[in-house]
Formats: sequence, C-alpha cells, structure tokens
Amino acid sequence: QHNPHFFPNRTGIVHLFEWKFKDIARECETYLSPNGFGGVQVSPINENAIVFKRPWFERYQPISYRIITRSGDENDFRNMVTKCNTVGVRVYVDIVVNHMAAGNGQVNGTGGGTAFIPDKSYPNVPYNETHFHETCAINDYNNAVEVRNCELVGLPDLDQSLEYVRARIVNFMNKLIDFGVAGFRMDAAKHMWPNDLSVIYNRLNNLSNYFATGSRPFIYQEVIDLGGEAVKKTEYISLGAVTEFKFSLEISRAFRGHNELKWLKSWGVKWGLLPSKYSLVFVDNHDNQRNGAGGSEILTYKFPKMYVMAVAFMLAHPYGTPRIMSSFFFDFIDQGPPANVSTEEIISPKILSNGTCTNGWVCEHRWTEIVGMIGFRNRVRGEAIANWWDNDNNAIAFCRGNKGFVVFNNEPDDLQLTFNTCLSRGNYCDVISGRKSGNICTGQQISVNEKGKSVIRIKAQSVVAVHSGAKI
Ligand SMILES: O=C(/C=C/c1ccc(O)c(O)c1)N[C@@H](Cc1ccc(O)cc1)C(=O)NCCCOc1c(-c2ccc(O)c(O)c2)oc2cc(O)cc(O)c2c1=O
Ligand SMILES: [Ca+2]
Repeated sequence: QHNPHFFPNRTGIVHLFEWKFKDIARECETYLSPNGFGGVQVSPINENAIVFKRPWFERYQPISYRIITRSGDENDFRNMVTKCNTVGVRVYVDIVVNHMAAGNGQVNGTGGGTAFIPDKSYPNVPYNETHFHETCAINDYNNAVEVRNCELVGLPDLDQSLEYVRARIVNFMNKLIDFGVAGFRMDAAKHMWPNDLSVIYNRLNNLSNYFATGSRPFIYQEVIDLGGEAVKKTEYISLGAVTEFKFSLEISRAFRGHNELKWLKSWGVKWGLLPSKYSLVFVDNHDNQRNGAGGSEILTYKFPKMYVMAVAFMLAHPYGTPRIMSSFFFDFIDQGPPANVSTEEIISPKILSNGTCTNGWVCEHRWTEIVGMIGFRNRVRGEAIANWWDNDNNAIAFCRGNKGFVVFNNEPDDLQLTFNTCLSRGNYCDVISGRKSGNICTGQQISVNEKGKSVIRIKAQSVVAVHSGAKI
C-alpha cells in the first residue's frame, strides 16, 4: 500500500491535471520516460457532472463510475495505461468516492448520464437515497463523526459502511487495476471512515502483470490536516500513504522568506511531518494552488523563482514521495482547463521545439530546473544528506553522499563561495541552469578540484545542483 512501484531508477509522480489521455500517453513516451519520471497522476476518469462554465472542480462531482470524461473514454484510458507502463511510467488514478454530484433537479454527466438531486438518484451506477447518509452539513470540523457522515459543501455523502456501496467502489477500482494502473489517489479521504477504507482496500486485486506478482496497489489518501481539526492524518497511515499538506505549507513559507532556510536542516518529522515512508509530498496541488488549504502562502508557477527553489529542495531532499504539479494557466480560481469555446473540448498542450508547452498549459514538469532535479533525485537515491552548510540565514547547501551537491541562495544578493561538494575532481553541469548535452553543459559548468572543493557563484533567489550523472 505504501510502495509506488516505480520502475528502477525512476522517481517523481507528475500530476497532469486535466490532461486528455491521448496527450498523457504521448507525454509518457516522448518525455516522462526518457527523463526518468516514475509515474503520472490523472484527473478523475469517471463520468462527472457538467457544471455551468465547466469549472475544474466539476470533475470532483461524480455522476457514475463509467470511464468517460473530457479526458477521453475507456478505450482512450486503457491505451494510455498500456503505453505508459510499456515505457516504464506508472499511472495513478484520482478516485472520488466520498460523495456524488450536487445539484437541484436533473444533472447531466460527461457521458450522457443523468442524476436527479436532491432525491439522490444516480441511475448509471445505480445509487439511490438508501446508499447515502442522512442529509446534514459539515459545519464543525472538530466533530469527527460529522466530518465523515455529513455532506461536504452540499455534496450527497455516500455511506461506505453499506456492502452495496463498497461493492460498487471495489468493482470500479478493480477494473482499473486489471487495466494496469499502479494505484490510487483517494480524494477527500478525511471524509471517510478509515475502517471502511480498509475494507475496500483489502478487497482490491493484486496489481496486473506489469508488476511483480503479489504487488498491492499504491494508495495515497488526501487528508487535509494542518492541525486544529478532529480528524488526524495519522488515522490513515496504516492503510496507505497520506498527502502531507504541512509539507506544502512549510516549504512555501520557507522559500517565501517567512522562515530562514537554515531551519530546513531538521526538515522531516521534527517539523511535525509524517514519517517519510507514509508521506506523499508536493509544493502545491490542484486545490491549494487556488487558495485551498494553506491559503495564499502556497507557492505556485506564478512565483517562478521561489517555486523553482522549493521544488528543487523537495527533489534534492530524501524525505517523502514527491509529486510535481503540472498546471494550466488560470486567472480565476474556478476556471477550468483550456477548452474550445463552442465544443467545450479540452485543447491539447502544444509542445514547442524548445520543449515548452503552449495553448494555455504551464507544464512545470518540463521546466529545465524541474526535470533536471528529477535526474538529480534518481542519481542520489539512497545517499544520505551529508555536510550540511548554511550561512545562519537564507543560504544553505548539502551533499547527497558523494553523488550530488546542491546550494540554495534565498538572500537578496548573489553569493560566491568555496564549497565542499563531496564530489570527485572534474567538471560538472549545473542541472538547474541547463543540462549535460554530450560533452558540454548547456548551462553553468562547475569545476571541482582534487579536494572536492569548488568556487561557485549563485545568483540571488537561485539554486545550483550538480551530480555524478552530469559530469563531463
Ligand atoms: O473549491 C472547490 C473544490 C475543492 C476541492 C476539490 C477536490 C479536492 O480534492 C479538494 O481537495 C478540494 N469547490 C468550490 C465550489 C463548490 C463545489 C461544490 C460545492 O458543492 C460547493 C462549492 C468551493 O468553494 N468549495 C468549498 C471549499 C472547498 O471545499 C472542498 C473540499 C475541502 C476543502 C478543505 C478541506 O479541509 C476539506 O476537508 C475538503 O474538498 C472537496 C473535495 C471534492 O472532491 C469536491 C469538492 O467540491 C470539495 C470542496 O468543495
Ligand atoms: Ca463522507
């Protein structure tokens, strides 16, 4: 339940938020695989409510468990899972089973299905009102029963203690396992009872023959817990990994300058974070990049210099299983993905010859700095942090064994110092400013002497990272 089943020497899950399956398949083959990414998280694949103006959150309002959304249909999904697995990239599906779509009267779904609310009738599952909790609103997040048994923002709340409901959910998830998925993101897990989730997970099949025999699905549960509520993230860690929102908040605060970087020396459980093996970590996610949990502190693509440093630190540090957010540009927090105005069909990202995306897609996972740090993380796997250095303020540096070295300068001025890189003598390419291309560096080159020392210049609000895989 805690193992993402990455292929050897791969790391990082990229959340290709709102991407179409055809585009995901191509991204697996042409980019994620060659660059060492471990997996991709896809948006909810089951039929969702069509909400006026197509806000992004409509995909979190299920109408049925039929595989048909604006990302594609069941066939498109199966083809994508096959193609991604074939090139060594795992697929994780976002599962929304705490609730069904809200509405008033008939609600239409992305697959032509319908629902009738508030009589809680979803004929394409089918669910009727006997499968839901009594209508009550979650008002008090200090009441753990209310948080699980009442309605999250008015969304009809499924009763996962019922055998019938468990069966519908298990059948849906087992179908995806048999297609070859590696695991699931359990949306709004905080609003479901751990015991009910445990029963459901235990009924899931072992993974398909893309995996070692007897492999269990990788489960990571969305539990928004920044403290101060009755429901605790620790209630779920025996069942699977948990999304660590405190990681997102604290790393954003640090690189915004609201905490000196020197305190990151103790980064991990000492900061109140979950034990590393249970922790799914990220700088931002689809919700909190829009002022969800963590509010305006969260760093996003809108603050590129600070964001790059935060993502680089996440990938340079051994703590947790990292997930990279890959967004579409948005001005309004409800805004949905780039779509054709009349057909409302999602517009595919267009990849330019320099590898960047257009058509309204940010493609953070294609930024030189971020893909460079995926290579760093793959190279230094298993190596402990060594030789921590800081200037007692906002400049820090550390080695990963004798395979990698990284330095962060969050000071207002450039920095030039002699560092002990732990690396062997030679010339290395900084994987933040560029990459190793044949025998040259497209970005900054770092020279290390026979004592492992190097004079390095780091611009203000920048990071430099070198590793033994980028030695020329
Ligand atoms: O902003 C949103 C959507 C947010 C959202 C969606 C998916 C997520 O995975 C998520 O974490 C948040 N939704 C908008 C609009 C909205 C949507 C549906 C609705 O019935 C009413 C309004 C909104 O203003 N939502 C209220 C604040 C965000 O409250 C939501 C939370 C949520 C937020 C903070 C928490 O500590 C927490 O335990 C749960 O989780 C969702 C999960 C869903 O599966 C679907 C949802 O509609 C929501 C959801 O509304
Ligand atoms: Ca619930």
